[in-house]
Amino acid sequence: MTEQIQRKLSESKTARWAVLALVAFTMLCGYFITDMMAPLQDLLQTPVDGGGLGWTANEYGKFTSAYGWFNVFFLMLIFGGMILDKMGVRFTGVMATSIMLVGVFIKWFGVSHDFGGETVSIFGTEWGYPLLVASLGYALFGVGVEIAGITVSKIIVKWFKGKEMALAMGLEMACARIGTGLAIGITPLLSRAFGNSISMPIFIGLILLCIGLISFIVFVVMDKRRDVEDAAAATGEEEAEEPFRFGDILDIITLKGFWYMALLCVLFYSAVFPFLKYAPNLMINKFGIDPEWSGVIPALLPFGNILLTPFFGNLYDRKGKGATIMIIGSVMLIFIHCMFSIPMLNNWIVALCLIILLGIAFSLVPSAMWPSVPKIIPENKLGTAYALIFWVQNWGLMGVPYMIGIVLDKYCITGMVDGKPTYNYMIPMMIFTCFGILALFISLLLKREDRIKGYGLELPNIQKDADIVLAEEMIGEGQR
Ligand SMILES: N[C@@H](Cc1c[nH]cn1)C(=O)NCC(=O)O
Repeated sequence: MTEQIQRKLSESKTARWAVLALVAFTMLCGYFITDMMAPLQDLLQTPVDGGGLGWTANEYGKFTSAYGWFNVFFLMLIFGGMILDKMGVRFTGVMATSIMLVGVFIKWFGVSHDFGGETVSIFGTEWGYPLLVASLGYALFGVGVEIAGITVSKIIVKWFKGKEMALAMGLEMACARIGTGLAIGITPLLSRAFGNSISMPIFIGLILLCIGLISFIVFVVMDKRRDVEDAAAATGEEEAEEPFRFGDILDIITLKGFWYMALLCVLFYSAVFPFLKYAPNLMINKFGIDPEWSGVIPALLPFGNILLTPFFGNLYDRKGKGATIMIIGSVMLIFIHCMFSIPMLNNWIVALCLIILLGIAFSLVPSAMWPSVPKIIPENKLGTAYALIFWVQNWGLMGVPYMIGIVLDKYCITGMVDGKPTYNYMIPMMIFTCFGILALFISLLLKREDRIKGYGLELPNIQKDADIVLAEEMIGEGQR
């Protein structure tokens, strides 16, 4: 009887949904901080005597690209994935959240401290100290939030495999999107409430993240208890999970399916997250929206995701069609960015409709992409596989905002108002359209590869017994 009750933690629906709520809240806090500077771009570009930091679009782009510096160049994400597969989700999650905290603190210090206008030259370019310190903090934060992201994916696989896995991943993403939506929607209001402050919203993010850490620690306690229970209930007949070996990286990177997934990820996300970083400024410059309210329409995108990502995740769980879903999402992306690039479509209603459509596309692709990875990669290599995919993605998250900042300053300035430049966003939006076209191409290749190898991307995740036999036969065929 006691054993029966004890085994319930791994079987219990309540326990696994509670786990999801705890870790998803930590991610919400992480995503809030990731995107909170986007609606402050206008203020960051305001001259110092006007209460801003006097950055150019290029400098804002540099700061935004810092997110990927350490992940890309120091391979921190890949080390994070290895640590995850070696040390487990509890250690890695606490470590990642603590790194986020230190990073946000440094970023807050950078923008709130008076460095007396001093600059430093790095690789031939001048950096003001606030920009440099804030960027270093953001770079460290980027390491933490990315490692936390892969950790949470692995936690969901551990607690939801064979159950409502895509729905759970969709819900986790929905929570993360609440963080993004709040960041974009309310940061300008917070800033205004504290007298156009840049540092106060960051400080509030820091406090929020402390609560996120506590939430993760509660998960740690539950997860530990589950492992103790599972160990006590083990009959010894269960198949032990193979430990991760260094050579497993080679197994992962020699899979064509893995590369299609990683490329689709970098291309698709390069057209969304970096777009969001500039979306409030696009609203001001193209659609004539007041800076204080510039985050409202872009914030609808993540809020739309909140309902739609779990909906499409649930659909994928039950009906399959993962590869097709990713193709549809890519087609939508091309249409939306193409429409944004047309200068005469400058009514705010157009912006509203396009953002709603982008919300649908940005729900379709992630809801199918992330639960598809375990169909290609075995569970003991999942942490490393997610890390490698995120590493590839981080090249885009780092490079694209940087490139857009340069393009804006070089080719898109149309005039000056209150000491700040005004921009025509046509070229940046055409660049985002190109990412959509490339994403479509890769998603078609992925579907073809799935047909050849039988990964089962088009099959439902929740399988009836007959489906399981069929899927195993297909996977067997594919591996031969
Ligand atoms: N690697 C993350 C990137 C990210 C951006 N903001 C916070 N994290 C990722 O792609 N996560 C999956 C997602 O759909 O958000």
